[in-house]
Amino acid sequence: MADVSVGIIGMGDMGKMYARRISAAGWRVNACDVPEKHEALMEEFADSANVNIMPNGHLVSRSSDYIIYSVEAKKIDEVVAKFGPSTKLGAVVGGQTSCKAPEIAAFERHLPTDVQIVSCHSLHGPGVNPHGQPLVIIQHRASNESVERVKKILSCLGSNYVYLSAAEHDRITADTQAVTHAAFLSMGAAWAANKQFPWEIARYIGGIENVKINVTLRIYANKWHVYAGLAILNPSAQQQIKQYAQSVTELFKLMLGGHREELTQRIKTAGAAVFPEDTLGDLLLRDEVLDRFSLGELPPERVRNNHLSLLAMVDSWWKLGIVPYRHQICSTPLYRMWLGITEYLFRNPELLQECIDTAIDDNTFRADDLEFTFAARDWSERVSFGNMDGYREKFEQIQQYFAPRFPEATRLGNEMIKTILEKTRET
Ligand SMILES: NC(=O)C1=CN([C@@H]2O[C@H](COP(=O)(O)OP(=O)(O)OC[C@H]3O[C@@H](n4cnc5c(N)ncnc54)[C@H](OP(=O)(O)O)[C@@H]3O)[C@@H](O)[C@H]2O)C=CC1
Ligand SMILES: O=C(O)C(=O)Cc1ccc(O)cc1
Repeated sequence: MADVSVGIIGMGDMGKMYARRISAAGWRVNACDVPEKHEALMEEFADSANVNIMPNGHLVSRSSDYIIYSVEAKKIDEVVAKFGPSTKLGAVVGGQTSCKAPEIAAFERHLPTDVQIVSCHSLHGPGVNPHGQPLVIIQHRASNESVERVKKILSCLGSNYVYLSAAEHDRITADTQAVTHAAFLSMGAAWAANKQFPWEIARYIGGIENVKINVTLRIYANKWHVYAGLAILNPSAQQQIKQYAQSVTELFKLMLGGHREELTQRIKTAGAAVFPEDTLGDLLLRDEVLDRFSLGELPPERVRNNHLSLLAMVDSWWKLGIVPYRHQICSTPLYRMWLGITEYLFRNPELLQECIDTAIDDNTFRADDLEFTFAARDWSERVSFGNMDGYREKFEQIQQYFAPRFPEATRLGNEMIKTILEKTRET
C-alpha cells in the first residue's frame, strides 16, 4: 500500500481539496490541470512534498494507481478520451463529477478493459469540512479488493461512505440537489429581475428568509458548470425540475384567483403525504438557529410571507411520490437546509395557515411571485432543452448582480452551514 500513488486530473476547487487532504495523509499525489495553469499550480504546491504537479493527464495516468477525474461534468468525455488510454496497466479509475451517467459512459468508452472503475462523489462543496459528510462510492467495474483500496485512500476525508450504483446515485441527486438548486436559482433570478437585494427589505429578513438568502448567494457564488452539469446531464433531473416549475405555476394561479379552499386543500394534502404525523422526529431547524444569520437588521416583528417556493417544493415531492427523509443518508448541506425550512413551515400549523392567508389576502408579494414563477419555468426550459450556453448566460448575469455581497454572504453562509450541520448531523 505504501507505494500506491493517487492521480488527480483537474485541480480546480474539488481537485485541490482532495490533493491537500490525501497528500497530508501520507499518499503520493500526482496531479495536473490544463497546461495554462501548470506554472501557477507548481507554485501553489511548491511546499507540498507529497504533491507532484505534472504537465498533463497522460503523465498522471501512466504513473498513478488510483486516478480521479475532477473536471467539469460537460468535459468528462473529452478529457477521458484524451488521457484514459494512457492509464497505467491494472490501475483503478474514478471521477468526482456530480452526475454519473456521462462519467461512467466515458469510462466504459475510453478506458482499457484491464482498468477497474470505482467512482466517488463528495456530497458537499470544497469549502465544507468533509468530516461526517456523505461520500458516495460506486463499485462499477471492480473487485472488492480495489474498492477497499479506494476506501482506504479516501478515509482521510473522514466522510461517511454511501454505497450506490451510478443509476441510483443520479436518481437520488436529481431528487435532492437538482430540484433544490432550481428553487434557489429561481429566487435569485426573481430578486435580480425586481432589482432587489432581499436583505435590504424588511419582509425578507429573519428566520426562513435568512436561509433562502444565504443559500441563494452561496449557489450564485459558485461556478455555473457545477449546477448546469448536475441538472442538464442527469437523466432524472429534468422531470423533477419541470414538476417544480409546474407546481409553482399552479399554486400561483390558485393564489391569484383567490381560491382559498382549493389552495388549502392542495397544500394540506401535499403536507400530509410528505410529512406524515406518525413518522416525524424532532424538527431539523429551530428559530434560534434560523434567526442568527442575517445579512440585514432583524425587524422587531416577523414579516409574513406566502412562501410560494416552499409550498411548491412540498407539492412537487407529493406529485412525484418523493419521501425527502429517505434521501438524508446522501444529502448535501444545502438539501438539508432546504428540507429543514420546508419542514419548519409545514410542521407549524399556525405558520402554515398564516402562509395560506397571506397567499390569498396579501397583494404585496404578487410582483415577486410573478417573477419567481417566470424564473422557475425559465430555468426548467433551459434544462429541458439541454441549453448549456443559455444556462451559463442566465447564471452569470445574476451572479454579477449579487457579486458585491459574496464575501459577506459566504462568511455568514459558512457559519450557518456549520451550525445547522451540527444540529442536523445525527438525523
Ligand atoms: N464545486 C462543488 O461544489 C462540487 C463539484 N463537484 C464536481 O467536481 C468536479 C470539479 O468541480 P470543481 O472543482 O468545483 O470545478 P473547477 O472548475 O474548479 O475545476 C475543474 C478543473 O478541471 C480543469 N480541466 C478541464 N479540462 C482539463 C484537462 N483536459 N486536463 C486537466 N484539467 C482539466 C479545469 O480547467 P478549465 O477551467 O480551464 O476548464 C478546472 O481547473 C465537477 O464535475 C463538479 O460537478 C462535486 C462536488 C462538489
Ligand atoms: O450542497 C449543495 O447542494 C451544493 O451546492 C454543493 C455541491 C455542488 C455539487 C455537488 O456535486 C455536491 C455539492
